Amino acid sequence: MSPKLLTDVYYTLNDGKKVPAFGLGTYNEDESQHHKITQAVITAIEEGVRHIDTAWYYETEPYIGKALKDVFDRGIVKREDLFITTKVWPSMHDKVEKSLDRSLEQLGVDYVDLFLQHWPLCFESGPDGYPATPVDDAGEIILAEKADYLDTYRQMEEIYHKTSKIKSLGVANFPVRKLKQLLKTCKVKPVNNQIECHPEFPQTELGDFCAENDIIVTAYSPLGGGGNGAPLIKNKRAAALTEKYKDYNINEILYSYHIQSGRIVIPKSLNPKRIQSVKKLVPLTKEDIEFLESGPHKRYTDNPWYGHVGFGY
Ligand SMILES: NC(=O)C1=CN([C@@H]2O[C@H](COP(=O)(O)OP(=O)(O)OC[C@H]3O[C@@H](n4cnc5c(N)ncnc54)[C@H](O)[C@@H]3O)[C@@H](O)[C@H]2O)C=CC1
Ligand SMILES: O=C1O[C@H](CO)[C@@H](O)[C@@H]1O
Repeated sequence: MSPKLLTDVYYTLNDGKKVPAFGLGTYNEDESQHHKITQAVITAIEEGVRHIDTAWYYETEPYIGKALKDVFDRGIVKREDLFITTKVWPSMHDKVEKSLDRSLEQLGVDYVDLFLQHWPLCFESGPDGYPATPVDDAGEIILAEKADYLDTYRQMEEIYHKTSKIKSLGVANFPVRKLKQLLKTCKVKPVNNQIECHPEFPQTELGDFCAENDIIVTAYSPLGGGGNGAPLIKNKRAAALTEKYKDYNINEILYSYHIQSGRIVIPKSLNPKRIQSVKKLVPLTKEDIEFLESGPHKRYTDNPWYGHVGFGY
């Protein structure tokens, strides 16, 4: 019997829509590499990946749009076969539809499957949302002091109700306290919270809160982040499991860890050979998952606005 694939697994969101558990991330801080995203997305879709994660902030949407045009023109997939996520950045907190419209235009699609509020924050910025990360002379992020992050979600709800541009709504980087505030005020419950998550930062408390509220977690930076040198690739426990599961590679172990725990996972790769080599869902046991999580825990990602998020609540 052939092994189950990472791309075989789908979940049902709290609004009844289906989401593929395995997606391709497309954030790359090195702009000179952005052109490689087109081939990465084409290869991923040819290999069966049906979920693509992007954001207004990433500036990668035009390259994804080129890939989508290619796979649609060649009849590899239809729009409805794909699950496309994009996000609204805090510098666009008061221009949500403008943000979404740019994403749709650059992606070359009429709707996104999932629209996320990227952070529970609002940045003070110019009319087009630039600078995207406004900082003062001391390097401190400039917040839009009078703005309320809950208003961003309200605008998302309005677009969701009045147009056909969004299938599902969600958030990213929301700690428990911010989620509780949102759940008190929202009319459309978020289906998803996208957060840093991997065996060295399992975020169990936040994950449990999301599960209690029927919000699926998406694990971002599942290798600890490309900009950080993908530290999870050197994780000793994951390496030990490649000895136990000899037919599987370490990427498959680290991505299956999420899918076997009920999370979506969206690793990034620009390397077509690697995309082709990461296929199989590892039949990890509960004990394997506990073993993976048993080491010291730390958050790998960092940004100038992290002090304002309220992580830890
Ligand atoms: N909502 C949010 O705030 C955030 C969302 N994301 C999303 O999550 C996606 C994935 O996270 P990332 O931070 O991009 O990184 P990641 O943790 O997926 O690591 C990707 C990097 O790992 C390297 N890699 C993969 N396999 C390797 C191997 N076997 N040996 C050595 N290196 C290997 C690749 O070169 C790549 O640059 C992003 O692209 C983005 O779509 C990421 C960060 C924040
Ligand atoms: O999605 C995102 O990616 C970058 C890098 O981690 C981060 O700033 C943003 O939330």
